[in-house]
Amino acid sequence: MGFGIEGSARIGGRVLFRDIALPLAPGWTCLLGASGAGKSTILRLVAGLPTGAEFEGQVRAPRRIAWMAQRDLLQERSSLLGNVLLGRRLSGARADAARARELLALVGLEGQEARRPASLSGGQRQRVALARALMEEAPLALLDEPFSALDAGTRRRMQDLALERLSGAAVLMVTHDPMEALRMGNRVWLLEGGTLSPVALPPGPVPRPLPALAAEAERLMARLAA
Ligand SMILES: Nc1ncnc2c1ncn2[C@@H]1O[C@H](COP(=O)(O)OP(=O)(O)OP(=O)(O)O)[C@@H](O)[C@H]1O
Repeated sequence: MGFGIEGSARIGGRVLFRDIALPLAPGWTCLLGASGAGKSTILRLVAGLPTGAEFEGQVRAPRRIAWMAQRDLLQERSSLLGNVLLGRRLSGARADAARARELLALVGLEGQEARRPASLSGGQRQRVALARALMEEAPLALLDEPFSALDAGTRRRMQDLALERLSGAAVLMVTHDPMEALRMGNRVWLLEGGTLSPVALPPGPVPRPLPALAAEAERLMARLAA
């Protein structure tokens, strides 16, 4: 049985979503929706984290989850290396410092393991958070806007790194960017007016070439702006 979430949620007395069914099979599932639609709430429900919502339904998730929130949640008192190793340490797993260093290098922070998060830019912090999520090697990864603070070139490199390193896992990524969802998603869903609908995708493997995506991205952009 795959992972996923099914059900309905109310927040502050209003319906946030009703009778959604979001399966999370291996590969990338991307969740699009306007600001406030309920995307982060869905992610937190799958992660088993508190939300302000009353949820009726069921969640199927493994015990070990890689989690990357909208806020980077870095420990200010730890080094970058310590931050990347944190999840493994908390779960009692062996701290594989060599792999953490490799991941920090892959996100462009080679040789900077001893720095503290406070001395980093927003984009650098986001890349440390990404390295930490990739370190988990969990069967399910939940990523909330994981590339939002990155410039276009870095964003592309980090997308491709995440595609490579999370291959085999089930990934749920929340994004505001239709192009990103269409490029990376094996499945793409749109949360709109409390319902979840699948987005038709061009054929072919991910990452998809951008020219094939422009028309669908335009259509989605119009729906998100409505
Ligand atoms: N703890 C809470 N208590 C009350 N209302 C909340 C709480 N958390 C979120 N909300 C409300 O629920 C709605 C959905 O929030 P959520 O963060 O899931 O949206 P989102 O689609 O992720 O938005 P964004 O794209 O802006 O991050 C919003 O209207 C928000 O104000």
